[in-house]
Amino acid sequence: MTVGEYKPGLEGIPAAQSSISYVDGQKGILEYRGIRIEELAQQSTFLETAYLLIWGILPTREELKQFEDDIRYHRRIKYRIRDMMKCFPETGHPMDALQASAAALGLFYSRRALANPNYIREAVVRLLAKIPTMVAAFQLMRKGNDPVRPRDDLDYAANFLYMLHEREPDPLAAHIFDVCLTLHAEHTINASTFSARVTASTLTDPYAVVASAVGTLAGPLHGGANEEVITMLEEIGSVENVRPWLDTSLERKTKIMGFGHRVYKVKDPRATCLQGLAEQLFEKFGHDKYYDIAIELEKAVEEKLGHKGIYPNVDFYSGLVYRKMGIPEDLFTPVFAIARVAGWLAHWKEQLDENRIYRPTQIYKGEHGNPYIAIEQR
Ligand SMILES: CC(=O)SCCNC(=O)CCNC(=O)[C@H](O)C(C)(C)COP(=O)(O)OP(=O)(O)OC[C@H]1O[C@@H](n2cnc3c(N)ncnc32)[C@H](O)[C@@H]1OP(=O)(O)O
Ligand SMILES: O=C([O-])CC(=O)C(=O)O
Repeated sequence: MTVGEYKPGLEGIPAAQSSISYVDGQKGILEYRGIRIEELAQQSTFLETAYLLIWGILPTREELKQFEDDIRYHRRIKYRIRDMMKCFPETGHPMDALQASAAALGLFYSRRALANPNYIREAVVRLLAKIPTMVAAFQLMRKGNDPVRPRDDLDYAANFLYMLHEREPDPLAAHIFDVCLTLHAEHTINASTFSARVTASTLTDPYAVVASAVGTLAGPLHGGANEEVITMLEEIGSVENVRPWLDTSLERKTKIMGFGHRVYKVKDPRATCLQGLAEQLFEKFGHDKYYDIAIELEKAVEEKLGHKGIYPNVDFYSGLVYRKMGIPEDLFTPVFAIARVAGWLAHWKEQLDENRIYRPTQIYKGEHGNPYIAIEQR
């Protein structure tokens, strides 16, 4: 076997063949199953988009209704999962709580039925249904409250906001939240999706697949950046401080959170959509001074780093949207995960369709033939 050239971060190395989504990083184009993201954001819903991603076609009215009904039916979590989550430290990060809870679902469902199409459908429905309930339940339990039961009369997005805030959400906020989920649902072979595919390739269960992907999404270079962006805007503090702050950060070679992307060399199309959604929310619910700082930062980063292709990514404006909806900062990444479960499951299914275990090679840089030194001689 010949060993190819080593590329740190596997840059430019194809790691899968996929028909789920497509990115043109020079033109700023993102498509799910060939449909532009802007069109889906305007015309679809998150669950319809999830169906499209996972099964590869837009559902008929009846198929969509059945899918939505099945998910509504499975929203509740088992009391044993809830009790397990109650034991998590309230100071723990909600992404860690989500990773542990997603993995725990695997304790309850058989992992030996991958060849059965019903098993796949049931796992898809269960994960899409239960992940939001688990995120909301942890949020309430860490405040010392009991989780609220999902409400069958509310749709997917509205029900999540209801479970989180214990009150029915404003219809505009619920609609915008649903659009955010669509925008975050899938993005080719990013780090967490790669992680999902590697895990899937061992033929383990889908709960383990989602748990590994959640763990990967959590890092600040990936989904975790959306939380870091708000911390950064708070640290900058004022529009006047943007340029001095940026100069200092660049001198220190600190990465500016919410900027830069392995694939996009222009502004991420999702960032443009999210910025528009933030403006709609500000119009109805009042302005956020951090938005002015964000706008100024985008301008300043473009001036300094635009030549390197560093522009806002999906994580830059999403936090401002979620903040306006009253979502706590450390839930921004779990909310990203709620959406991305759709993409992970689409890749899980695609991986199973033509599976070969992931097992790349390495270039060994260590020594050979070393003697073992007895402990008393070291
Ligand atoms: C959902 C998502 O995962 S979107 C990404 C979320 N992550 C972030 O927002 C964190 C900040 N961004 C980054 O760290 C990076 O841009 C990543 C991780 C997204 C992409 O990383 P890579 O493709 O490996 O790019 P890499 O880190 O090699 O950067 C290439 C060049 O751009 C610079 N650069 C990249 N991103 C940034 C940034 N955010 N701020 C300042 N400089 C940056 C690097 O310093 C490097 O410069 P150099 O060539 O002069 O050394
Ligand atoms: O594609 C990537 O590397 C990261 C990203 O934007 C995403 O996962 O949405």
